[in-house]
Amino acid sequence: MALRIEKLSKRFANGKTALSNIDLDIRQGEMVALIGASGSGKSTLLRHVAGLMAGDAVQGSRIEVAGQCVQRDGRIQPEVRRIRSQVGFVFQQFNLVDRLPVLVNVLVGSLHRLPWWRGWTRWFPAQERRRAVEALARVGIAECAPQRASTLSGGQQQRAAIARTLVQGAKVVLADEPIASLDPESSRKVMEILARIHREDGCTVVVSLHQIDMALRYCPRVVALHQGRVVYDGPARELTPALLRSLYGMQADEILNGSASLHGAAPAPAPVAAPVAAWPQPVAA
Ligand SMILES: Nc1ncnc2c1ncn2[C@@H]1O[C@H](COP(=O)(O)OP(=O)(O)OP(=O)(O)O)[C@@H](O)[C@H]1O
Repeated sequence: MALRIEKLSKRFANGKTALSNIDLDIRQGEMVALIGASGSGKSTLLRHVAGLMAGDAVQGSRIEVAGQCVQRDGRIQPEVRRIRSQVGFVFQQFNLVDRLPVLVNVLVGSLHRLPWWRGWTRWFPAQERRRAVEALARVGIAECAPQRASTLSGGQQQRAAIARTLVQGAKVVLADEPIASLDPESSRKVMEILARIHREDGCTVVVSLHQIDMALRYCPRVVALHQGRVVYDGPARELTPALLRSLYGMQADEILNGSASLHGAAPAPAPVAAPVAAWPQPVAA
């Protein structure tokens, strides 16, 4: 199992319950969309999986990534740093070091295999540099390698962030709203690259998205969160607008309209019961 979550709950110090008793299994090689309206708990869930946040101290609660325990009973495990080095993270805000060349940003993915002084001196072995150049070529921005990260467009920066996970050799990639700040064309490219590394490298990809159409187009499986609970977990093709409305009520508009605006169209009320065939079909894995 690439990802196993059992009995995960999270109540913040301010009393806000962000996650309620989440159970979720994701097999190696799946591509899964995590959807939900703003505040439904998507980022909080991914942060827990990354071991960046400890869940509530619930007896028997547990998160495992690639068979290794990240946290148990609300306690992050000591080996989390090592586990984290095997998981690729892609964030909405790219998380590149602006002033460093794109190539060096991508090479950061190799640091977990190298002695500490390599990062300090930025003196990377030729084999790792080659790997980084290849990764940049795979995401279509090889020519940007020497440029400072700050000179890249948002879409190019996100592709560089994905190249970093390729160099890392991550078998599990967690992407938290990776296209939320991108234009439609860049969004499509980023989703296609994620789908490709899933398909070609057998990576498990979990991607949180606001845009339901992107989820349906690229992810065979959708997990929908609402107020910190899993309200749907199943095939993307069965998630109709009518079902979304029954799950989310008024908040369904946010998810449905997010998709309309993504295509540059004015947000329009979604059909109450569009036939499944009217929805974009997920690409074959
Ligand atoms: N550090 C925190 N302290 C208190 N409440 C928090 C904290 N982080 C998140 N929350 C609350 O937890 C809930 C879930 O937030 P989260 O960011 O996970 O949602 P989301 O689905 O990722 O939303 P968005 O799509 O807007 O990013 C929200 O109500 C949010 O206000």
